[in-house]
Amino acid sequence: MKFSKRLYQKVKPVWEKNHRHPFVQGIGDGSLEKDKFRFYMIQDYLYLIDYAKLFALGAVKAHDVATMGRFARLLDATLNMEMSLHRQYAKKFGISEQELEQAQPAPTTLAYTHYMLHVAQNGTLAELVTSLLPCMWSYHEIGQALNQIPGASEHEFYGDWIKMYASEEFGELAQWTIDLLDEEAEGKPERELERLEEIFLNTSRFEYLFWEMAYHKEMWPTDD
Ligand SMILES: Cc1ncc(CO)c(N)n1
Repeated sequence: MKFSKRLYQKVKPVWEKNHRHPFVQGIGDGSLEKDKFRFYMIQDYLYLIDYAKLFALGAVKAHDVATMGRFARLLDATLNMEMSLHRQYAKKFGISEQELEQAQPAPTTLAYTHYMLHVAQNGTLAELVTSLLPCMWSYHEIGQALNQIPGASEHEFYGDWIKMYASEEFGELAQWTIDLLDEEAEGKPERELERLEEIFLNTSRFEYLFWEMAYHKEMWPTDD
């Protein structure tokens, strides 16, 4: 069995909970309150700034030029394709790019990105890829699932979000990352594979916390 399949089975219950989250369901049926999405979009923009850095670190840790090139493409796609979606939504909300970048990260955003950056900086290439994979993979799954709902991808507000994550282009980037992990995991001792499982589980759980954070617009408990 491919290692990615083993990971998938391990986190299935967490991913199912993510897919059923009211924030995700609300994007799918168009009922999500716009102020929740506004909060999410700003936090997700901050998240993606750090997430993009993981691809830069991936290029540093890559063992060959072809892999470096793929990480460079992922970095470019995140900054210029995915984040342009966020900039478009920001425009609709009347938020400038400068305001977006200067926003304060919520505790969950900070915890999630710093966990991944810690793994990426201190761990192996396999650990780095494992930490960033639930993000891409689960969003593509969510995008595809919501795309099946009649009319959802044509929704005047949430349609663009669904189309981005359901897109073939996004799916290809996710698949390349899955394939890289399968290659990297090959021949690794069971002890190391278990460590990868733990990382995959942790970032899958962080995905749930991120939906929760956005749904409840959670910031620090005090304003000072
Ligand atoms: C929190 C989060 N997870 C995954 C993705 C997909 O890139 C994203 N944009 N944000």
